[in-house]
Amino acid sequence: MAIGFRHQLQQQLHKWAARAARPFVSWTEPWEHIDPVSFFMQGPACGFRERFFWSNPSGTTVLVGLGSVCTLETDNGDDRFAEMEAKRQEWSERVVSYGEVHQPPLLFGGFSFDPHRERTGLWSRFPAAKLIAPAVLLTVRNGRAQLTVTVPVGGKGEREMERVGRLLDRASLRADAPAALPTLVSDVEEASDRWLAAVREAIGQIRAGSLDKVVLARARRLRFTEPPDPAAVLLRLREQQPFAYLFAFEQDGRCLIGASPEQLVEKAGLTCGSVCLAGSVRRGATPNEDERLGAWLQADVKNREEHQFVVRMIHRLFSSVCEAVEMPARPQLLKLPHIQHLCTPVVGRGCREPSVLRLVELLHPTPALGGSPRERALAAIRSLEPLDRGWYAAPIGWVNSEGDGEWAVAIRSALLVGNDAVLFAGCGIVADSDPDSEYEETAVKMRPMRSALGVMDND
Ligand SMILES: C=C(O[C@H]1C=CC=C(C(=O)O)[C@@H]1O)C(=O)O
Repeated sequence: MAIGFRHQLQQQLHKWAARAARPFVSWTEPWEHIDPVSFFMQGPACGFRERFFWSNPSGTTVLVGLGSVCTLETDNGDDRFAEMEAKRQEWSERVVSYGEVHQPPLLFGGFSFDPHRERTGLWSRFPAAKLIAPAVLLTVRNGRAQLTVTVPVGGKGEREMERVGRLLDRASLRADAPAALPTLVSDVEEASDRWLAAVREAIGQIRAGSLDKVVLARARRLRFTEPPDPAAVLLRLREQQPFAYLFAFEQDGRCLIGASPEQLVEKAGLTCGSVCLAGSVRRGATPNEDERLGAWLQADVKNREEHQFVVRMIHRLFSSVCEAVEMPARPQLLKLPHIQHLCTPVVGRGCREPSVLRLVELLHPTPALGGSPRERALAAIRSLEPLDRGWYAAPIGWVNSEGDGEWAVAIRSALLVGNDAVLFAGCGIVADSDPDSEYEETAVKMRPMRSALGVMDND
């Protein structure tokens, strides 16, 4: 199959080189089923420096992108969404698609949480916005796999094909197992006292009336004997965190990886959706305790208030761009392995926005990640939070040439850099928050990543 595919693609390349109508050609064929994580693993050995992994909570859409034939990026903090949308449209006009299966060209990537916050070395290579057109894309929808190869027309395309050829040969072998997870050497948090002081300060500001809610995050650095292999981490996340978006975005050995329960937005034609997630409590040790904690969460005034800020904002925004908006009257419970959340799914019909990137712009950051009112919460985060969030808590996902796509928020995540994994977690602070309980809540939110990295906590 790989040989036939390669041959057809090469012929197509020559045809297009002769016509030179568009600078990129993309070819999609049905593909034999391969474990997406195994496919992801082949990237570095074939010389691809960029890797992207995406799986939606139901596992009905899995995307694995390797390499980059075109990278769109900006550090223009003020207009980054509009600029990326313009670049996306331009890109769509530059590529022509062929093959047995219709696959609109797709870009994957992310945005930083706050482009106006100074970037530290930790997040170098993660600009205010970045979208990548992968050289090879494995798509598995409802269990059916297809492969898309995109190459530049002309001599560069021939060279790119060499790399793609190596991948196609290797991908059919599927022999490798991911490296075992390395041993933990140290587990350090530099600013936990400062974080608690920031929470106290935020509560004071909220009680004084200068804002209603702010989400404050903290980070913890785990050091290992060797670099953790993102594929090994993905395999564990897939096993341990069903019902989450699994994501990994890697470039030049730095990988943002996680299992996020929170959809920011999706758009398919005229329908769009988002999930409001805010308000949390741990899982119970027994079914009875778990049910009691869930019932408490649904009735708790502080958590309901924290949740309603998100619901009101998303409902208002969807109402401004859709013909009709649907959502349940009361928040539901989303039960994850370590934590349960108040959850309200929102659906918009007759969406007037042509691109999901515009919806990302309108929604980011929701009060589940920033606070309320938005600008004051962002100012409070800038002045109080002792860390550079980078892409943590920010939009991560994909968009295609038709403007459709799906985006999650990059929470329950870690940045893998060399032998280190930097873990992030935040929580919504409102007037009645208690700093120690909020600290404990962020510890619970870090557990999925700790466990995926093989770090066993006793509690
Ligand atoms: C900011 C995070 O979680 C958000 C999402 C769900 C519930 C949240 C909460 O209850 O505070 C947070 O708003 C995080 O996990 O880092």
